Amino acid sequence: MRKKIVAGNWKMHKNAEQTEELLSELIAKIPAQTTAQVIVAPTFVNLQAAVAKLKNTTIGVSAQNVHQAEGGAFTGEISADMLTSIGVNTVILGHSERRAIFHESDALIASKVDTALKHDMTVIFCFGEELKDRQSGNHFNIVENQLRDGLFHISKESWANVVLAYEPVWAIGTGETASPEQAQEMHEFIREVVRKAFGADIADEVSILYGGSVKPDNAKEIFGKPDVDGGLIGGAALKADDFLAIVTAI
Ligand SMILES: O=C[C@H](O)COP(=O)(O)O
Repeated sequence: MRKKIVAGNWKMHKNAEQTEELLSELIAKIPAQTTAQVIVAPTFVNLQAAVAKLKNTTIGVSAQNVHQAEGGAFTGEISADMLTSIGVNTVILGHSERRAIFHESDALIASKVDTALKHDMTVIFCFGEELKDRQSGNHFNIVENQLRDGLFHISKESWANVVLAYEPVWAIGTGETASPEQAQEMHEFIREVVRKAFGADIADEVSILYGGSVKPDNAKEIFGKPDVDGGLIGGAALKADDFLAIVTAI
């Protein structure tokens, strides 16, 4: 049975005090049992506090990035060993903001995937087409290539530590979401691409999250589609009530 997952990517939001406040509210209000595995990804400097605060809760913690090298002269970067040493065992890789703003190529993302998996981290692998790709009808090709070039070099065994997050770039932070039908169409395609490359067992087991302007009022419809296993939430993850409404929409 593949997992249902709702992850909140806090991006570059929330200082230490605000992180503490949002986590306290989430802990206080999260239902005792949720269908979805719930994950939050605060910024690097607040990860250690988040791990401590969320100890003995059902909420997991993810990093938003990792460097591909084991260590060395890489000013400003964070290694996988540093993350796991403070209890962070999940990392978001390939986010469209990393690809577009920080020029992360598929090859670079592939090497970050390798490093994270080598450290037994779970990778939330993000990918998705831009508006121009969808308008030109090239979105399926783009998505397949991002998967092949960034991820498909991994072993079959590694898939146990991979979560896919389809995020059409045109829907991120824009208020414009893919329709539930568009999300389902793409998720079904993604599962088929995985099936062809790695077999039905892996394709049926891998969780495929949707990301891009998921809100409390559209989550249920999107999550209701058979190949959508949850969401990667940006803006709506910054308010406890909104995030938890999305968590309980599964
Ligand atoms: O990582 C999350 C996505 O970029 C979605 O962000 P958004 O929910 O603000 O559109």
